[in-house]
Amino acid sequence: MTAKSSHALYKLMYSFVRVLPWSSLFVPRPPSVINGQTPPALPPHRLQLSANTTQRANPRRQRAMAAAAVAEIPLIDLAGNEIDVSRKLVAAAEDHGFIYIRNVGADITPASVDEAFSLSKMLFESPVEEKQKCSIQQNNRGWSSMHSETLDPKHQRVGDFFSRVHPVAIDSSSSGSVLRFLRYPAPESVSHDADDVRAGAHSDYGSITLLFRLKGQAGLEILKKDNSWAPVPVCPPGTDKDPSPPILVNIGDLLSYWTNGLFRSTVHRVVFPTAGEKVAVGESNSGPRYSIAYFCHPVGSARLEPVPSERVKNYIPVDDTPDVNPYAERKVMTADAHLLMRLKESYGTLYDDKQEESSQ
Ligand SMILES: O=C(O)CCC(=O)C(=O)O
Ligand SMILES: [Fe+2]
Repeated sequence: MTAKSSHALYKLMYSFVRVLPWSSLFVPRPPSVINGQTPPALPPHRLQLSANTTQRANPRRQRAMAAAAVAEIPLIDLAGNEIDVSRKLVAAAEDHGFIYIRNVGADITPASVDEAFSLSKMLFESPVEEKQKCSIQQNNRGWSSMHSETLDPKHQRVGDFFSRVHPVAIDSSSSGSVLRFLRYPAPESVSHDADDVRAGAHSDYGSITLLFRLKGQAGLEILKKDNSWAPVPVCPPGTDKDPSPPILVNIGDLLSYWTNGLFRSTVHRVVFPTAGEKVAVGESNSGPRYSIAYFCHPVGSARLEPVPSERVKNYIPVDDTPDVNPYAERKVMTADAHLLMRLKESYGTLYDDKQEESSQ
């Protein structure tokens, strides 16, 4: 990540902080900074995947609903008045858990995004023996082939239909932050069932995720509050003339913990094309699909408990979102413990040794 693009990332985080003053949770800082007060017990984390998970995540049941209108995710321009922008960001995090950040090329240039996609294609196209030399390790860095990750292990028949690279050269030594290059092979080139999805229904494990996609490439869907799936266009209205598609930011599990569920860690997935299924205008589901995600994590020892904020304290969920986080026990966890728990769910045996090591 260049200095300019990391500046843009911090600017985005700072905008959140204007409304909920807990900047220390976003950036890797020692836990003492965030634990100045006696921590309240961790109230149940309200993750959207938990309600009637079978109905929500089972692709067979969801196909009929997938032709719904596109997701109405707010588009925010960070260049606006700071207080105003912050309010909009918080409202979007609360209502949708997903936010489009307009990218007019000032901080993260179109050339740098293009360069990252070219690098990604070059990596995936290199001989398999080369990629195997840097296979994924327990530090969550390296390359992994298709089907090696299973984002929704309870419902998927086989692992996800993407391969991925987590480059090592990213500023993440003190946290779980990771840059991910993804490649989904062309649907016509892989044998799959009508029920299969390219990436299983899941919420993200970190604090926020920045997603970069390519114009015209459909596939991403989010689970809306009404329990139906909606496609997420790469270029929503109002961005057609921008030099780059907007950056899609989504709230991860940790921000949901820290806000006691005020911010939604929204479930999403990537689908195969289905006959008669609608995609956004100008988008197609055929051919290989590439995306780049930056998963932002705090320092590993950060505690996952609600931040001292009146707004968070006073928050009462209005919908029927259930109280159970399927991934967490009812105790205060650290960011590292949470990440390991989620990685173990997705990768099966890769983390078995770590479990044994830590129990000795
Ligand atoms: O490829 C995409 O559009 C989404 C990827 C994703 O959700 C993830 O890697 O967590
Ligand atoms: Fe994701």
